[in-house]
Amino acid sequence: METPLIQLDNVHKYFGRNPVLCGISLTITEGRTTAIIGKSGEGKSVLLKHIIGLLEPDRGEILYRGQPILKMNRKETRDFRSRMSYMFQGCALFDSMTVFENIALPLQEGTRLSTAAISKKVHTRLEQLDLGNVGKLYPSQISGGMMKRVAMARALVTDPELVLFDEPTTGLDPIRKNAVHAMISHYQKTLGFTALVVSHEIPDIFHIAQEIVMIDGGKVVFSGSSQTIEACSTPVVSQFIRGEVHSTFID
Ligand SMILES: Nc1ncnc2c1ncn2[C@@H]1O[C@H](COP(=O)(O)OP(=O)(O)OP(=O)(O)O)[C@@H](O)[C@H]1O
Repeated sequence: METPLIQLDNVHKYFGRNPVLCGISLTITEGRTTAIIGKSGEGKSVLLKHIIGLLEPDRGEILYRGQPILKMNRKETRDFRSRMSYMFQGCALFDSMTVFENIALPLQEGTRLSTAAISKKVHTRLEQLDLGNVGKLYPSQISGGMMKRVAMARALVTDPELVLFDEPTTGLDPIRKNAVHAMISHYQKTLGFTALVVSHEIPDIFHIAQEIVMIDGGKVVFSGSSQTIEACSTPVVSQFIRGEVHSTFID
């Protein structure tokens, strides 16, 4: 059965007089990969920040398993936050820490596990992500592709229920980009987490996400499967996914 993990219900957000989210309603289904697409500056990262709890809506609600997150008590909020993790655009690894220490950090900060238990979990993730022999190195000593894998290992080390990826392939060459997509798809299936990916990689992202949500003008203009978006005839959607430039720009 398809269970809604996260729901946004009529979410509005203004920055000063600038409306960014204008009544966003969407559902993130448990165990699936959902991609959020849309032009630059349309509010995709702002939307992620609402789910993480870094921003609060001016109007509307965000629900986790049917429960409004802003009405949770402190313990419920802590539990909810501990079930999710994120992989940021630039990896956000700490240069002064080794790969091992970077991956261990969420367990040291967010759990009461013993040093031995943390070490075991970190080693498991290092092996799973083919990073077995780089644990002692620093981020500056490894390649960009490896850094992405380290960021992924860190995002997955807490066994999260929901993983948010904000443009995980930015700045990667086509081979590394495919590798990161394959990695997300593989671990989403084998570890069973729910993935939410903000991406500009069209059409590649359609191959790993089962659900696509497109935002334009602060609203959801498409929500459906990756097969249906490619057949969508709504001009704003079809032009965007084909990268068509409006004739006034060509002139
Ligand atoms: N803290 C903030 N204060 C004021 N305005 C903000 C803030 N955060 C985001 N914005 C504005 O909200 C709009 C949406 O920004 P956001 O970063 O969500 O876009 P995006 O769709 O993720 O873009 P991109 O694809 O380029 O990453 C932009 O106009 C941005 O300037």
